Amino acid sequence: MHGHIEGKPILEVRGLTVEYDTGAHPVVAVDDVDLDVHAGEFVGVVGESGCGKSTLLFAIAQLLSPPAAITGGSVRFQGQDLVAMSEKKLAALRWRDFSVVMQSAMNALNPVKSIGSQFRDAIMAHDEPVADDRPAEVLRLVGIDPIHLKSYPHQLSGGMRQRAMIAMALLFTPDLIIMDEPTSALDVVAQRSLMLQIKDLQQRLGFAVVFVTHDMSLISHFSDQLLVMYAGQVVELGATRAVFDHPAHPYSKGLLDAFPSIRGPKVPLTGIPGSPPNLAHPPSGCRFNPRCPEAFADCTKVEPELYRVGSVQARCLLHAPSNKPAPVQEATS
Ligand SMILES: Nc1ncnc2c1ncn2[C@@H]1O[C@H](COP(=O)(O)OP(=O)(O)OP(=O)(O)O)[C@@H](O)[C@H]1O
Repeated sequence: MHGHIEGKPILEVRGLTVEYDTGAHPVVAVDDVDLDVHAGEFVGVVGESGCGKSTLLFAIAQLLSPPAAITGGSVRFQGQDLVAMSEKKLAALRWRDFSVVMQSAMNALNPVKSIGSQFRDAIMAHDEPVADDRPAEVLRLVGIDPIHLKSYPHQLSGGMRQRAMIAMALLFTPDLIIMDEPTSALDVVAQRSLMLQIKDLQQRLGFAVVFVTHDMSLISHFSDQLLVMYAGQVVELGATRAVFDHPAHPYSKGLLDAFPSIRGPKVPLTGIPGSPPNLAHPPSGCRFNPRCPEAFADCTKVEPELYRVGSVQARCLLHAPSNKPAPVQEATS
């Protein structure tokens, strides 16, 4: 479906681990995450509240602040490890090569500066030459009249502020945009329209996106690859279509059952009983075992790895090679 998922990834996350130092027990909010993102690819990151989605994005963008810290792994972006990079070098890459759009533009935009002057600040912070009309051009790209370069954030609606943040993220036409629920503060209609616009821009300009959302139906239409997180770990990773058609992990099944299908027949929503574990004391064995409808004895003892299941990977003992049913013996009569 997407011919561009080829060649070397532009982003290679390996063994990425983030801890919140809480004094007593460190909270491992991101645990040994691996992820490849190719040029032009749209990756959705889903999972219940508190599973570590935002922490993962902040860790990729090197925007964590204490008590959170990366305690292991690497984030190679266009061949360079961002984890080992100096803040000065990172500042040169941010906005120009990758940019970040967070949940609320109101928190990211400066309330006492006009949109235009914030765009100019971002441009001046880099050596890269930018055409004088670029701020107007990126505003037009996101459907805002350039007259609003003179506006202050409070003079724009919530949807326009999010669009203005996306425009700012596009100033240098980066190769990657990291987005943490950029539509979540908006009403449903504005969410859909902003999402369509993000997808359209991504296809026209060719940047890759790592996108966190709670909205499974939104992501089903827009992402190429889906990363399902549970309790800080990747529990399923694969092509979005494959995960939606045949979820391999019982948690992914539960997440999908908890959301109404847009196109499919109406079925009762079952959801996932129970709540996610405390990350300071995750359950032994599989972290999902206390809530899993398919758990068996080993699940409380054995920590599952990510196993290949067809075209996807799933962290579930049901798919461990040792648990695969033995081939049916030929009956000897
Ligand atoms: N300052 C902190 N100190 C200790 N633990 C923290 C801190 N901030 C976050 N955490 C823990 O890290 C885990 C991951 O949080 P994170 O915000 O990344 O999850 P999330 O999946 O993005 O949640 P949401 O969908 O609600 O935004 C949570 O379980 C949370 O308890």
